[in-house]
Amino acid sequence: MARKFFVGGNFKMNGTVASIKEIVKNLNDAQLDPNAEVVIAPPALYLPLVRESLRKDVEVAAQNVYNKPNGAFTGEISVSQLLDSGATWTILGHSERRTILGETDEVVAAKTKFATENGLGVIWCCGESLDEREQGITVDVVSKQLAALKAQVSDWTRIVIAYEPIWAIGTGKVATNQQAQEVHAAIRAWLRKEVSETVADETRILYGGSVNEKNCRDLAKETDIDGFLVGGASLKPAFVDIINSTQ
Ligand SMILES: O=C(COP(=O)(O)O)NO
Repeated sequence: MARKFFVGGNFKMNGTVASIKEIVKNLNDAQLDPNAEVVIAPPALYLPLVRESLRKDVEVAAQNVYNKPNGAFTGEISVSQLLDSGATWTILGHSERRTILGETDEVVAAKTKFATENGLGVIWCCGESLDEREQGITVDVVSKQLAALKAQVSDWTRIVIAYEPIWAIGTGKVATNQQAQEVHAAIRAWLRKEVSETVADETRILYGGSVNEKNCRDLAKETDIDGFLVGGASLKPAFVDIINSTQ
């Protein structure tokens, strides 16, 4: 079955009111591929600003969420508050949150369960370190992350997977087509074996890690690359070229 091409823009901890308004204007003025599903993730405090001014065919996402309905969790943001702000997606398990903030596979899985069961789509991130790749254990690492997710979620229909090799994030060292396709195919095979044929066939698997307007078209040709989760390049006008990379 055809999986709808999906492009996410992860702004990370970047932007100001002025710069984000400029990004929104650039997207509003652009010709975007109508067959692409586009979601941008500004820092959460800008979600209402972005939602009210952004074209309606582009969705907005958070970069994290807490897995409790509400309450005494200082500094955290709930699913209902994100929905109230116009978000329909959230990124979860980004390697920066796993490595810097110590989010475990189990915490990421619990957040994914809570978010998808309460109305948010989830862009669930996985990927290996350079050391793990050099040890040849990339698929083992990603499979372990997937197993922790499977242990807690039963509905995969609101999950998009983003494979983001840590050694490619922010480094300019994009994975080769072969490197990316190999892992994407392994993820799809894992889903087929461990979850179901349908989930394997229907789940979008995005590539993230130094994607830009020069390398996106070639990567997008790979069978199991269904889109991108873009960091730095999502802050630039050329993000439109990445959105349109299958045209
Ligand atoms: O972390 C990333 C990728 O970042 P870059 O595109 O800047 O490598 N996406 O979530």
